[in-house]
Amino acid sequence: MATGVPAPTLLEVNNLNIDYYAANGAVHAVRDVSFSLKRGEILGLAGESGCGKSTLAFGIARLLRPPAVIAGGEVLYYPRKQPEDELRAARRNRKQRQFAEGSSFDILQLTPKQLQAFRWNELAIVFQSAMNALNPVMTVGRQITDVLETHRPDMTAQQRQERAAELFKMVGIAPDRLKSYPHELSGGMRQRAVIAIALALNPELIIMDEPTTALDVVVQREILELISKICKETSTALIFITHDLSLLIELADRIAIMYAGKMIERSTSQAIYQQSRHPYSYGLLNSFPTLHGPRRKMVGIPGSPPDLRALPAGCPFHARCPFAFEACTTVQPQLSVVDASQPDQQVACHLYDQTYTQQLPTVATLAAGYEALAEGREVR
Ligand SMILES: Nc1ncnc2c1ncn2[C@@H]1O[C@H](COP(=O)(O)OP(=O)(O)OP(=O)(O)O)[C@@H](O)[C@H]1O
Repeated sequence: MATGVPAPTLLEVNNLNIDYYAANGAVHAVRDVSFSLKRGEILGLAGESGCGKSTLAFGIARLLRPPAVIAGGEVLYYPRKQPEDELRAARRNRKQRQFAEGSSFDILQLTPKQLQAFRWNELAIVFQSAMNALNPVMTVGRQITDVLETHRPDMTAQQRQERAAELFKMVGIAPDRLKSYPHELSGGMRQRAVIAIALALNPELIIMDEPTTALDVVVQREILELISKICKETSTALIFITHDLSLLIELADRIAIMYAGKMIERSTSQAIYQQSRHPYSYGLLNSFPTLHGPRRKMVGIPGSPPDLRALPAGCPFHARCPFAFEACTTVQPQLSVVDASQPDQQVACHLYDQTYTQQLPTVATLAAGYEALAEGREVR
């Protein structure tokens, strides 16, 4: 148990490594990932398909199944202080939140029983295509009250009904729709209902893995605005996973970008928007049109991510990077602050290492490099 970390920290992932043991070799899906999350903070996790975002989320939630193996690291969780009445109820009901010691514990070390109490109470997850996860033969109201009945047996039936109605109002659905079956709701409403279920026990942390990809863009945006509003109002922290970096810029407080199992840049959304530093982040941002940003020439990232069973030496992005030089093929760059005026922005790229470079690249440099690449010209 670690102590002494300031109270605002909710989660601290340290040097997490996750492999899949496949017949033709171990897939290193998450490699030495570290980050922290504050209470009420929205962290966006972005990266192309297959870069390890879902594996990281599943690892944090202890939902990995074989052949996945946690090869190292820890996931420290700092529980909130509980009010005395909740503590008394928790003692009576062993499934209810019982993590009130005020010091951290490693989620990876929880027993199955402790995990049962941890999930839903502290951490709720909304998966890809979650709206199809609703039980088709049960009303949505019943699905909410069932969760409450299992985890809050102290509540009366009347209190459960009231809480379900309150949750539906929170996600913008009229409470009389609690009587509806999932097929009677639109896709957007089903997604809202799933979010209501995730919020039912007032968790401190919600992980959403591409929750809106099945919806059209207008509904997607409405749901994202709703999620962000609820998280801010209820001080719920959120880890939001998507491959669409431009979506995250509008939603998240901070963004972490993953490539080939590693975090290669992390920063505030604003800094990523104004000046994404890693050539991969820049390429990712420019692979999607934005609704509100400046007009940019869209240039895709060439090539595809490396095989996670046989990773190249040096920077994993070097084979696709318009700016790669010799050190990038041999020395693995580490996340570090590259501009003292922006201590929150950390980048793993040799372009910002003064051992190799005298002049830091700017957004214009990155844009010119990608354009030259697209036009088949020499980059440097
Ligand atoms: N059961 C498995 N066995 C072997 N390899 C796996 C397994 N599940 C995932 N992987 C591999 O682990 C890597 C990371 O996958 P993961 O699903 O975490 O990526 P992702 O960034 O979430 O992608 P997506 O956006 O497509 O969900 C990929 O290379 C994937 O092929």
